[in-house]
Amino acid sequence: MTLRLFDTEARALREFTPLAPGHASIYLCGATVQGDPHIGHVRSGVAFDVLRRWLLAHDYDVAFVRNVTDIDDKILNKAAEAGRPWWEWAATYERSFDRAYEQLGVLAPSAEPRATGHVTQMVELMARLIDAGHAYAAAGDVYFDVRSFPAYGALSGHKLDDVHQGESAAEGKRDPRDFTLWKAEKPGEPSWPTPWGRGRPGWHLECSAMAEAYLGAEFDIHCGGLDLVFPHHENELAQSRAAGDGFARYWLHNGWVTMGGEKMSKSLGNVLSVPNVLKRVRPQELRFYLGGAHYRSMLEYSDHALDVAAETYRGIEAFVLKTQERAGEIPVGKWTAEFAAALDDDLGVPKALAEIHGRQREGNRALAAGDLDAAVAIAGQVRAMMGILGVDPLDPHWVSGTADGSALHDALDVLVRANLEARQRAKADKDWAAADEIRDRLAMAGVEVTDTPNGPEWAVKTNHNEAGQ
Ligand SMILES: Nc1ncnc2c1ncn2[C@@H]1O[C@H](COP(=O)(O)OP(=O)(O)OP(=O)(O)O)[C@@H](O)[C@H]1O
Ligand SMILES: [Zn+2]
Repeated sequence: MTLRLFDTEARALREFTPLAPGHASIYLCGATVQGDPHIGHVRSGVAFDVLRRWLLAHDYDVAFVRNVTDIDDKILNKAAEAGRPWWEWAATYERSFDRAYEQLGVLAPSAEPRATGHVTQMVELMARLIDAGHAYAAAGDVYFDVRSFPAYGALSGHKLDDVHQGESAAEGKRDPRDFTLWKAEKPGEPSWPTPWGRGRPGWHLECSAMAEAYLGAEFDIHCGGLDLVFPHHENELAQSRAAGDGFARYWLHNGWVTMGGEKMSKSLGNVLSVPNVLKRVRPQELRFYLGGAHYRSMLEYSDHALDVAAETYRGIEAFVLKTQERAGEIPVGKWTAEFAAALDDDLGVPKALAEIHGRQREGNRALAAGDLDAAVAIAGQVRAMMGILGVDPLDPHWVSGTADGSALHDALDVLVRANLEARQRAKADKDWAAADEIRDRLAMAGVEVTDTPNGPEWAVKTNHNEAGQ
C-alpha cells in the first residue's frame, strides 16, 4: 500500500509512512457536546472512518482516538439557561452524538476520552510549558506565550501580526496574541485544583493532553474539520511541540457540509439534525451521501442531492441483493486495483465510487446474461469496496438495524410465530398457565403481543424512536 495523504502542514500530498511499521495512531477532534449533532458535525467521523477502514484492510493495527469536549463555555451557558446541571447536559449530548455515529456505522473509537477525565495530564503539560518558558500564569489564568515559539503559524499559514485568537483581553496577558491554556475559577462554575489556582481547561490544551495520554508524544495522523486549523490545531501544535513532543506527523482536514453556501452551523441556523435527515433516507444512504464527496471538498446540502445519493446507493444495493437472491450467498471478495489506486490517492472516494459503479454495471450485465458465477464474483468485489467506505449493503450493521424485511426480522418472526402457535394451542386446551408463560417469556424478551381480530401480532418494544428505520 502506497497511501498518499494531503498534509495541511506540508500543504502537499505526502506518502504515509507510519511511525511504527504496521501501526497507525490517529487522533480526531470530537464534538463539543452542547446539543444534538447536525449532519455537518458527523462528516468528519464518516470521512476519517474510511481512512481507518482502509488502513485496517491492509492489516494495520489502528489506534483511533476521538475525544469528547465535555467542559466548555457553550455547555455551561446552555445548561444554565435550561436550569440543568452542566454534567447532565454534556452526558445527554454525548449520547446523542454516539447514537448518530453508531447509526451511521462509524466504527467505535479505540478510546473516547472526555476532557474532564484528563485534567491531571493537562496540569502536567502546563507545568512543562511553564518550566520551559513557553507559558505563564496571570491572575489565575495560564497563557501560552506565542512569541516564545518561533514556528507559530506554520500550520495555518498565519503571520504572527495577523493572529487573532478570538479571546477577550485579560488582566496579565502579556500579548494579545497569547492564548489561554487554563481559565481561572468563576463562581458557580466547575473547577479543578492546579498549582496556579483552581479553574478549568481551555479547549486547545485538552486535545494536546489527551492525544499524548493515549497515542504518545508523537503519533501519526491528526484529523479534524477545516475550521479547526486555526486557532485550535495551530495552538495544539504549538503547545505540544514547545513542550518537546513531536506530536502529529500528518494533519488532515475535512471540508464542511454547507447549506446556502455557508458552513452548516447552529449559530447561523442553517442546520439539519441527523434524526431529521433520517426521516427522509436510511442511515446507510445518509452515510453514502456524506462520505461520497472527497473529504476535502465542500458538500453543499440539498434535498435533491441527498435523494440522488440515496437512489444511487439503492441501485448498488439492488444489484447485490438480486445476486444474493439468485445465488444464496455473496462472499466478500477483494477490491480492484482501480479502487485501491483511488483510495491511495488521498482517499479519492469519488473515483473509487466510479469504479464501483463500473463493476455494478458489469454485474448487472452478467445477471441479465444468466452468468451467475460472474455476478457473484462481481457482487463480492462490490461488497468489499463498499465495505471500505462503510456501506456494504449486506453488512449486518445495516441488516439488523433495518426493522422491516431484514433477515434478522424474518428469523425472529419464525421464532415468535412458533411461540404464538404454541400459545394458541395451550389456549385451545384451556391450559391458561402454559399460555401465560409463553406470553411472559416473549414479554421478557421485549416482544409485545397484541391480540387482534386477525390473530396475534407482535412487535419489539423500543425505548427510543428509531427514526427512519
Ligand atoms: N458544517 C460542518 N461541516 C463539517 N464539519 C463541521 C461542520 N460544523 C462543525 N463541524 C465539525 O464538527 C466538529 C465539532 O465541532 P464543534 O462541536 O466545535 O461545532 P461547531 O463548529 O461549533 O458547530 P456549530 O457552529 O454548529 O455550533 C469539528 O471538527 C468541526 O470542524
Ligand atoms: Zn481538538
